[in-house]
Amino acid sequence: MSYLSDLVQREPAGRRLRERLQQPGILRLPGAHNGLAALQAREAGFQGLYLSGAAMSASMGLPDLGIMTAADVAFFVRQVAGASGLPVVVDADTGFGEALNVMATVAALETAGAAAVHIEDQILPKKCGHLSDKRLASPGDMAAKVGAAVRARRDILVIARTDAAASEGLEAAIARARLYLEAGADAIFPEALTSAEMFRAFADAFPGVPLLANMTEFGRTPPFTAAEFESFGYAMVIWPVSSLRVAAKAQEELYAAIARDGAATAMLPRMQTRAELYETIGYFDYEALDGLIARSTISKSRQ
Ligand SMILES: C[C@](O)(C(=O)O)[C@H](CC(=O)O)C(=O)O
Ligand SMILES: [Mg+2]
Repeated sequence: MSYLSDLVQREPAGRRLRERLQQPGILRLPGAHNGLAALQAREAGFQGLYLSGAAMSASMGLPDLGIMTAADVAFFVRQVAGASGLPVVVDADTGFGEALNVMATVAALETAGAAAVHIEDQILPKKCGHLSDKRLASPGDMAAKVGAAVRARRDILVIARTDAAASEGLEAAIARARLYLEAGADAIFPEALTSAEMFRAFADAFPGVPLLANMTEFGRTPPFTAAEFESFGYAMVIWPVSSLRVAAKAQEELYAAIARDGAATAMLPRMQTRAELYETIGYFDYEALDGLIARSTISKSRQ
């Protein structure tokens, strides 16, 4: 399956994600911070992907404070969803504004190919959910944004993220999530829960509601496996920034090597070869497709 054939997806991404969520088993969504990473994740067998605000902004050389725009995010969605053809859950931060901005964001990201977006109840400048001193929108203001998101969507799922557990406690986070579900959210993302007990207690409050767990590294959530999150009652799990972190570390080592040696030779064993890269991006499939189109156009023009 190449990028070009994936562009002609029969069924909208949101519908494909809904169908997958009906099936048993937790949906594992590794972060893919660009089209190439998306192709590699698909090759490894994943059925869906996550597009992280932290990884997109870091790729742009920016901190994750809500500085990027919906148009920036749409650029990433087009490559990740377009290249992989997989349903992509997309981090839309705070929706980049209030009700009307949220509507425009949801419409733009759905058009770009997203299967789901999540919107969080922080105010700007927003922070990584695993940091301290996050400032929250009022539950009513956030519910209004969720309602706006739902009005603007065609098939895309609207996931409401609550960052309230850290500052207001688990019960308040549960109360907020109930309100967001009443406003039309399809799924809930309880952010920065810190123990198995918390994950279970949150899930017990929402039987039948798809819940998303965030397994970010170096955060407040201790390391759990996908199977553990499934046993806690979660339908989706993300590893949001892992691909970016690994790539960033490798890049750091590459630049140090070139600066030190005046050559990249020491890093050759760590590199994907030209052949491997072309295989990943389907280089020769594109060339073959181009040749096929040229031949069929010529033969038609001779008829
Ligand atoms: C999930 C998240 O929103 C993201 O942008 O990937 C971040 C991840 C992180 O910073 O580790 C988050 O706020 O948890
Ligand atoms: Mg984020």
